[in-house]
Amino acid sequence: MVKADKTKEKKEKESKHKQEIQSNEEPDVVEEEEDEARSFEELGLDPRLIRALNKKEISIAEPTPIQRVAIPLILQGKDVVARAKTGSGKTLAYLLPLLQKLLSTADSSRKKLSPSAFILVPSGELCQQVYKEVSSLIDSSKAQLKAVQLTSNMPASDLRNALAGPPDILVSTPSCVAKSLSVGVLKSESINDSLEILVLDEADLLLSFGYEEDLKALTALVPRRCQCLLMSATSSADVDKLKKLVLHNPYVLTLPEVEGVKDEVIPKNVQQFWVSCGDRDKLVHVLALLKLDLVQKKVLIFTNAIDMSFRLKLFLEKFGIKSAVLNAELPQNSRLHILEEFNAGLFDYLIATDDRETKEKEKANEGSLTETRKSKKHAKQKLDSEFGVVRGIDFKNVHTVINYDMPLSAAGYVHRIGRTGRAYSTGASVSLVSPDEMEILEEIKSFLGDDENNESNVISPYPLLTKNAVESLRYRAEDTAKSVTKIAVREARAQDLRNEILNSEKLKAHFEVNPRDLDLLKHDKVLSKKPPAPHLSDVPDYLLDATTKEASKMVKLTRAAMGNNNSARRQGPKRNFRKNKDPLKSFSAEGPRRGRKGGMKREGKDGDDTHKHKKKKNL
Ligand SMILES: Nc1ncnc2c1ncn2[C@@H]1O[C@H](COP(=O)(O)OP(=O)(O)OP(=O)(O)O)[C@@H](O)[C@H]1O
Repeated sequence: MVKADKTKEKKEKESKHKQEIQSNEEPDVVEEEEDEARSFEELGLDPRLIRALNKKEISIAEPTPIQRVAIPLILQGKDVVARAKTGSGKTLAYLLPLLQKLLSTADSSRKKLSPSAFILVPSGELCQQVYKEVSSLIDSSKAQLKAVQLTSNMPASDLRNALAGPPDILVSTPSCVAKSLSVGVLKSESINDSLEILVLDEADLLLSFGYEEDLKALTALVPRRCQCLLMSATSSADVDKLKKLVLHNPYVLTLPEVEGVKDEVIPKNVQQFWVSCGDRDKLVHVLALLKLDLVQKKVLIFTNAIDMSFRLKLFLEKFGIKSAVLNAELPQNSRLHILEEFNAGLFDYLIATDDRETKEKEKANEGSLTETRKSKKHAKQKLDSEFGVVRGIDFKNVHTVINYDMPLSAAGYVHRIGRTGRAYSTGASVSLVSPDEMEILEEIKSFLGDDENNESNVISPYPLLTKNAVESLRYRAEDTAKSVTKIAVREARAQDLRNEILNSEKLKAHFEVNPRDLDLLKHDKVLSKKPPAPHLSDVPDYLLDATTKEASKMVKLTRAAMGNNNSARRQGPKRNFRKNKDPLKSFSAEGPRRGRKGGMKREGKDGDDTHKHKKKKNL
């Protein structure tokens, strides 16, 4: 068995080797070096940048596959389209060579009137994330470069101040660049004169976020000599459209993994599961997963509507489970702070509303009733159109993603699941699927190429959640669910918004001075008016059957072995975690299985979530 696995692994390795570079449109053949263990030095990266990578909180020692391929091409000045899985390190794949190129021209005496590099991303959250990454690289490498971020909520005076100088690198959204052009703080002629590198990150999302017109206006100003890079996690008609719009005869890099098998889009180190349950039963199912410790923390739960996320939060609170909510209604400072706290491990459960697709669908159906239109207009005004928590955000140490509601498309699923299993860490997803959502589950399965030969694309029934476990909590859950009324949900939502608006200004002022002071405002405060009944906090022993006890014991053991104690400043995983301790790989509610469909036979390569210094083939 072990030998067979090794042979398979070797074959995969060889075939990946051959396929790693696919230059579909570029006539030149790109030869990959034989030694695929090429280091950053061997890729030609500037020692200052390598030192900056070493200085990171989690030191980065070796390039990921997409970085190995993309960095040399970008350094050579090629236009590149890079498609690689979520969490595969695409950001550094373009940032490192971009910085290196700017470092080499930084001393040039030519006075520029506009930034040399534009990095455009679809959401405010991503803008902040990329800006932080680029700023930390600049600081650690002591490079004489300046980066700024522009967001749509900045007044024209702040935009002007930020662009004074000008900075070398601008990180922003397309609509904010359009705004800067329209208020005259960016000038068409200076862009045309100064722009050397244009990056469109999360390119598969830029058009769906409604930026097409803004991008068209900008690309008309991009000079022919400008190097253009396009990064995406999935391929789509939108990516093709953008490719045609901005790139000139680019190198197209994709990282398929196994010859003859449909491209993998979900990282191999993420195990995907589903649970069949009626809509009304979803609360009790999620309660069983969390309360009985049947999934590993931290947990990111997706809903499709803001009200649903508050209903879930209030419901869980009654059982002593504290969570925070994240949605487009909240002020941007609060959203960024919630993400920071969650990433730092200040709370374990985050309920994020991913309603972009629902909104898009609604928009497509718009026009039927004036009344409906009015109310939708009202709703849209309140929500931040640049909110995109699902897309591209680098969540740290999320071990489980739960789809409380199923996404409306396969691409939406890929992006949600991609919030776990980042870089070399392991993760799992559990989708709660109602009969109405079976169709989308099938669509997702066929998109992923769910078949016996392609382990990483299989979505299996979740083995750790048994019927008994659910039934043991049903009475309490149904009784409690009744107390979470529509009015309670509405009040909690309004209260949360009020709190966060008040917090938002405080946050802004405070974090400018104390960027690391995360404890100041916790976002997982209890919103229920009545305090939770004490007897609901504990699940009495007699309610649990032996199988569930065993399963939850194993999940806890695994967490302890992985060093995932979710303390505010996690020191990283313990190194001796063994693969066979992962209950998803070794546990069966129905006894040992032979086939792999039950989800027990999938063997991710990662025994732990250590991701430094360790060379892994698949991301
Ligand atoms: N060479 C590396 N070694 C170890 N970790 C890395 C390496 N490169 C990047 N990472 C880490 O991997 C994580 C994911 O990287 P990144 O956010 O760039 O992924 P991505 O491919 O852009 O994902 P998505 O498509 O979801 O946006 C980050 O925490 C990053 O610091």
